[in-house]
Amino acid sequence: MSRAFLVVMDSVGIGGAPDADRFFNGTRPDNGANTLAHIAQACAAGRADQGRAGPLCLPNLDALGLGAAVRLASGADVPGLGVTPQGLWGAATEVSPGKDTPSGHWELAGLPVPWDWHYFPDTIPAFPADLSAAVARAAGTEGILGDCHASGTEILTRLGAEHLRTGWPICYTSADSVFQIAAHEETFGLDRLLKLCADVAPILHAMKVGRVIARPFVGSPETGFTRTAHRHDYAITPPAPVLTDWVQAVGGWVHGVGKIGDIFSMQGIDDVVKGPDADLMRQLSTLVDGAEEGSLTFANFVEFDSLYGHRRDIAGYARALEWFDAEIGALLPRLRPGDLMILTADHGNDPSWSGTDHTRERVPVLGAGRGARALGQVAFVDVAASIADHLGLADRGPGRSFL
Ligand SMILES: O=P(O)(O)O[C@H]1O[C@H](CO)[C@@H](O)[C@H]1O
Ligand SMILES: [Mn+2]
Ligand SMILES: [Mn+2]
Repeated sequence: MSRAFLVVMDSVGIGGAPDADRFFNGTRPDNGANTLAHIAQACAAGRADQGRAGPLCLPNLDALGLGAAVRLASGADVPGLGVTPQGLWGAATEVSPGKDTPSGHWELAGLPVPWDWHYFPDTIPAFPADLSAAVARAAGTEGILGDCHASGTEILTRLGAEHLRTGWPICYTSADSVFQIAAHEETFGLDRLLKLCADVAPILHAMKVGRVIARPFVGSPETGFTRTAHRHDYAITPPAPVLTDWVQAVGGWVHGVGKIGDIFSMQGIDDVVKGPDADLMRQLSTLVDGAEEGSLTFANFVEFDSLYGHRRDIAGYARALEWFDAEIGALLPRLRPGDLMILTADHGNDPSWSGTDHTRERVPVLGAGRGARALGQVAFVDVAASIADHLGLADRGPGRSFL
């Protein structure tokens, strides 16, 4: 028997996407964006020394082949990385027409997104009047605030006080296909915010907007406003069976760690643990020790993206990578014979780039437990096919196993 662990390092791109010129941050196309290489270069140049110092130090990921994967994907220089790989290593290219989290995860799970997502224009207002009216009606308010593209932390600074005064929900979007609603946990109420998002989600999903995201926050104009951990995503359900379903179909257990439940609307997932990345790492560790034979553990570590990539915080991103590398280094020796762990990513979010949105990039594919070999350039769907192959499943989707 065998077990599989699919670990997504959210937004840890490695550059080189062949269609990057069709994706944008503001008016700047994404070609040239390279999350990992630009972080490594900033570290080597002494431009990322807050809370850490020196060249980027990722010995465990690099031993699997991370530095080699960056060079393969983009030809970029990655100072501090690039030892001879001892794992499976390659670079994966996405074909879905979005550089967002659901697109990346669905495609890694064997399902390229078969439609064009709806994106809201970067105008004010950003939303059609009838949609804004429907949201206000569902909220029981006279109107909505925001109605624009925004960074979720910046918009709280700008509109938090007005939200407290009016009680109107703050609605905003980004370069992703998302409708985000921020509201104060205590004055507006967390349950009321979650119900509002659940109530309007069918309207947005019918428009092919990928997700409605509840963004609760606390604080005051005096103390400032802070988002809480009670974020909840209401995503469109995948339109066809994916890796999680294939595993369940033969009686295998599927453990979700982090946002995986939200991303797949719990499709094919038996249980999920959410929380900060440090808690998720403890859960992943528990599952490495105890997950059942034949099971899939599917994990997403989001803080690279949410705390550092979108905030364009290079040193913070480097710290998060170094923490993650050390933690994974402690897990890898505990894998059992018959285990496969794949570490990969869903898109880029280059903290040195313009804007605050994701960047279209290739992603690393690193494998532990099945020897050392160069995989070359692969497709996102090959990740699902390979895990299915490893677990001995008949369903493998459109990808090809690289095992
Ligand atoms: O700026 P915040 O609210 O973190 O928003 C980010 O989070 C959204 C969902 O991951 C992305 O679309 C991006 O806009
Ligand atoms: Mn993501
Ligand atoms: Mn993101």
